[in-house]
Amino acid sequence: MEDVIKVTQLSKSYGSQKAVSELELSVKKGTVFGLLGANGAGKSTAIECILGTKKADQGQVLILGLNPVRDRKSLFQKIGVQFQENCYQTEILVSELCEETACLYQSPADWKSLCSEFGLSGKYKSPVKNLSGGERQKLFIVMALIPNPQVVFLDELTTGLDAKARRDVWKILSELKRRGLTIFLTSHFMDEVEALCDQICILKEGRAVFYGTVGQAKQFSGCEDFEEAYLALSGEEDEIG
Ligand SMILES: Nc1ncnc2c1ncn2[C@@H]1O[C@H](COP(=O)(O)OP(=O)(O)OP(=O)(O)O)[C@@H](O)[C@H]1O
Repeated sequence: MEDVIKVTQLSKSYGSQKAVSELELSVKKGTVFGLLGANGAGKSTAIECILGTKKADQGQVLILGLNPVRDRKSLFQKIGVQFQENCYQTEILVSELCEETACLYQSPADWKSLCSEFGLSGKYKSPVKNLSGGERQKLFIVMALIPNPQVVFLDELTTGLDAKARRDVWKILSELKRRGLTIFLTSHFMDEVEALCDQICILKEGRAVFYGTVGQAKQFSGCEDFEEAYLALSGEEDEIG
């Protein structure tokens, strides 16, 4: 199976603070990869360096065989990105934002079907700023899928969504994965990670402390429950205790 994402020896510091250290990972086509870790562990920095929106100090990244910095233009057409915050004009309507986004891509997905899948069809004429936190989060996932991407990056996938909306998002992503979409996500919800991820990497202070499957994480930690395994491996348990 081909590597859709390949990261080698990726490092990034902010002054003397090492945010990501010598990160190595690879993601196969049609799989879901979860980058996990406590607040401040380095997940967003890693994603931004992988996407080339932040300059890494060292390391190599290939997405679909392309270099995200050098091949930015061609890669832009093939990937989708959901950030924790998006920039948009203050008064823009949901329909306008979706249309403007779709215009940027050569073969965009039908944004109206995406909105309807995500339960947003009644909101086309609402200003984005009037959406609830959860609705806005769903809209950002829709925007990441509008490019009709081969690979999608979802940072804090379902933060702010209610229980039903989270399940709905999982179902949609599982279906997209079945159709061959490769998904790279970060999440603080271990039930979500267990339901979706084929491979995970747990970061602690910028370093990978575990890399493998959810099953292997349980085995390695000696915990039957994945959240317990995650807490033990990520070191979050130490901080609480
Ligand atoms: N622009 C910046 N300048 C200085 N330090 C930064 C900057 N961005 C992040 N950091 C620091 O780098 C470390 C990693 O931050 P990062 O945002 O990558 O973590 P994260 O795992 O995504 O956290 P969260 O789960 O809270 O979103 C943290 O210690 C953070 O304070």
